[in-house]
Amino acid sequence: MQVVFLNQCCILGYDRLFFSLSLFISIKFLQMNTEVAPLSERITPKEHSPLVLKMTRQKGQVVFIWGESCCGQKKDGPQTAPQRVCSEEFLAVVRSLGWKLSIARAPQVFKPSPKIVEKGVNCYEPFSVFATCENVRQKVAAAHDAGAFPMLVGGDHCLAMGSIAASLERQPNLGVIWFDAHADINTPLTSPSGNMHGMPLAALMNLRDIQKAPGFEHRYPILKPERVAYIGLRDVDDGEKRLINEMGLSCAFNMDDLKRYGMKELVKQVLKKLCPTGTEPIHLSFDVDGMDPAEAPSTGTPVADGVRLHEALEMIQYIRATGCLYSMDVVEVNPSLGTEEDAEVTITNAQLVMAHTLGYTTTKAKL
Ligand SMILES: NC(=[NH2+])NCCC[C@H](N)C(=O)O
Repeated sequence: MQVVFLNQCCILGYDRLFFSLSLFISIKFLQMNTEVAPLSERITPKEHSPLVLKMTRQKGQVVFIWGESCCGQKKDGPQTAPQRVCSEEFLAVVRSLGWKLSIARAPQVFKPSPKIVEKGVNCYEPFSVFATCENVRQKVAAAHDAGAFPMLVGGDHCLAMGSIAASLERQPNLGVIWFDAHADINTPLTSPSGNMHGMPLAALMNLRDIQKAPGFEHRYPILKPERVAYIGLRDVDDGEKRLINEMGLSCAFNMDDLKRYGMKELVKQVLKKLCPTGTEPIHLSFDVDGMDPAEAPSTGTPVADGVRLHEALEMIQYIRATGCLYSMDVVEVNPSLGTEEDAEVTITNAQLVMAHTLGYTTTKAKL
């Protein structure tokens, strides 16, 4: 099977790149109160490390899969995010980085779910979630089949079931980096909310109790616990803590770890675990609530004291530099929450994360 990794090599006219990026930066980025390098240092020459070149394919195609869903939780709004995140201005930046791009819409499917009568089973809209994730799975699969890099733009985090399932079907050894304030490994028996955006890892690992969710009898290829790493955790439910221990999810870094060791060391540990030979494919599931609410205020379940934007971008650069990124999600932007300014900040930062993944660099990141 052909393996297509995220292309690292940007062969571009730097004048053009500089122009459009500095436009983008000056309009959007500089409005924000974040630690970014001065303009003159933002655009660095492309990296020529042997590792990067080894993994490099032809300059590629990226497909933005619009996961227009909100059914994984109960707040209206995340379904409107893809269109705002993939603004014309943002798409122009992506093109200027040398990518060919296309958009594949994966609209939410509403499917009435059976009433759950079993005591202790808490699960909201499972039929809609499954059908919507199936839509996403097909779109991500089509992007892989076309040799493109699939970037899912959510929508809520339940959609990762679809995107990761599609990547796992092609790469059974896929490693998943779960960047999130939450562990998202609840089952209908442990979930405090019943929201399935808190359950995607349980579904992907096919934990026994996930089958209490109607429609979730095992359907996905299985993600092995040792192929998962967390970064950013700080709001983990008791049932999830138990599951993390039982499943032996040892690569789980919380905010204390980040403060103690720094992002560089955390990513080093994560890559040592998931990508030990420098060739294993990686999926990055980026929930904007992994970032601090100051950086991503418009999100459904914000948690204080999170990862700062510059740390998140540092993480992205290290992951990108492996040349092993195979697919990605950017989820949980909800433009309907907070003020319009909150929505703008959240959208801009999601765009920054995506632009960095696609080769835009602000710093020199070397592990
Ligand atoms: N992807 C997310 N934002 N997840 C939030 C989950 C919150 C909580 N642990 C729950 O299961 O309800």
